[in-house]
Amino acid sequence: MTQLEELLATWIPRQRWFAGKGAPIEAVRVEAEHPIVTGDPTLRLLVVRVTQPDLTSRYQVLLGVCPEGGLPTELAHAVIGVCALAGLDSARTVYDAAHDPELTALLLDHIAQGTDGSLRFRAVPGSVVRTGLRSLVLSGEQSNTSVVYGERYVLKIFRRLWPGHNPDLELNTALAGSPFVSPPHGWIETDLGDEEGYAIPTTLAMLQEYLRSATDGWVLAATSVRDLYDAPDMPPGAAGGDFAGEAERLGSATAAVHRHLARDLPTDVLSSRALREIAQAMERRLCRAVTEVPQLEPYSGALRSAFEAFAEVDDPLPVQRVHGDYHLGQVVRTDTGWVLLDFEGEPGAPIDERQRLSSPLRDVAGMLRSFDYAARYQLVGNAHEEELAPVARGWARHNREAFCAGYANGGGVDPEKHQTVLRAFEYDKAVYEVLYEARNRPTWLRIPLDSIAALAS
Ligand SMILES: Nc1ncnc2c1ncn2[C@@H]1O[C@H](COP(=O)(O)OP(=O)(O)O)[C@@H](O)[C@H]1O
Ligand SMILES: O=P(O)(O)O[C@H]1O[C@H](CO)[C@@H](O[C@H]2O[C@H](CO)[C@@H](O)[C@H](O)[C@H]2O)[C@H](O)[C@H]1O
Repeated sequence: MTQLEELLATWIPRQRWFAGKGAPIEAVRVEAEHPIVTGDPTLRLLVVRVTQPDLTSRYQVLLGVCPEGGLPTELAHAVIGVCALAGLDSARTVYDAAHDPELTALLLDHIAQGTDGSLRFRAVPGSVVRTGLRSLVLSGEQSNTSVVYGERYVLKIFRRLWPGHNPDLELNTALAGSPFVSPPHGWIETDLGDEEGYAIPTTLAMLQEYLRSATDGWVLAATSVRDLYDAPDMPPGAAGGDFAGEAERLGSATAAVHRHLARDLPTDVLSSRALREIAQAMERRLCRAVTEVPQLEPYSGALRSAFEAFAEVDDPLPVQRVHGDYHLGQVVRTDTGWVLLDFEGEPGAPIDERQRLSSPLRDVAGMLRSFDYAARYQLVGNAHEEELAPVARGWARHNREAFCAGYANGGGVDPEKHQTVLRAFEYDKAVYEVLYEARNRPTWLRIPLDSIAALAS
């Protein structure tokens, strides 16, 4: 490995967006290096291949390079290290350029101009992208890195790269004009080799309108839960900060987006054979999760029965493009209503898998899991856990009903009438969450484990 690759091998595993946590790194290779700006500092876009025992993945790193000691102190937190670089006679400080407003401003310039080369910068036709805006990296638990420009745009830099057009750009473009999404304004792409070596146009980043008046759905729901915990004897609907009205409107917004996607993009109806295959995939995911998180084992029988029941469902299952990783952190409440964000799907899955048609009930299940999370997470480490646990269940049930009613009234199927399908999707998502928490937030592992225990009892 070069000196830079050695540095990346220590820096990448410490990043929130690194998907291979828990396994050692065997090798790091800079697979492609695209110069964006030359001079001091220099901006390069790297595609970095990380090899681990059971996983090879590619990541995007925006690399700032400046003379050793030449980095302003406000960028100290973004430093990757000091190393020799080919073609340069002295050692350089390299850093995560997403944090450098001077360099990220140039990305916006390129998108506005529509630059061509090994990287392609594009503005959405008809969109006039404003430049000269100061940028700031959003802090938060994210799978990617989002840079906000002057509270006007947000540039989402996709960290884990899979060859193909990212569904976030694809679906936001299909939904453009809907009041329930934030309009896309541009993107950056390159060609990335697939397994057979074919060059596939691949989205590297997406520029979208920044919704400055927005409040995160997770924050709103968590506040409502906190209010109820302060008045544990009250029914959820009577306590201050009741979330049910919002949950119902969110259900309707979700149904409207699903209808829009079903109208403008391909749909299908699944055969019973396809249902069996989906159930088998759920079982495989369960097996993998049990191997990594043995605490899941006592519930594997109940989970398996739910997947088997799904495989036996007689009714045809309509499928279409869906959100794919739907939860309260993916929706924001603006002055005018709910807006859905992050149509990327599960960032750990290849693009063709994420583009596969699925039941919209999978998204419904994702959001219902999120209500359960919102209700439970403040129990972790809470001295009054025993007393508050039934309150949490009450909150989740109350808002679940409201969301499902909103979904049905908004033109979606009535989720309550498709219990077998819904339950299997909820279990499958909970199994995914068990792995996600074990790898990323071990102190939260008990949230999905406790809800699996409750669902399975
Ligand atoms: N267009 C936007 N307007 C306002 N806030 C946004 C916007 N896009 C993202 N955010 C904020 O950033 C967070 C993370 O964005 P998201 O697209 O979910 O990224 P990731 O895929 O990295 O999780 C969201 O939960 C939201 O709070
Ligand atoms: O980064 P993404 O938003 O694409 O999604 C990943 O991270 C989420 C956590 O931030 C994770 O969601 C899980 O935790 C949420 C609370 O933080 C909860 O509302 C969700 O229901 C729960 O699944 C998501 O699963 C993961 O893909």
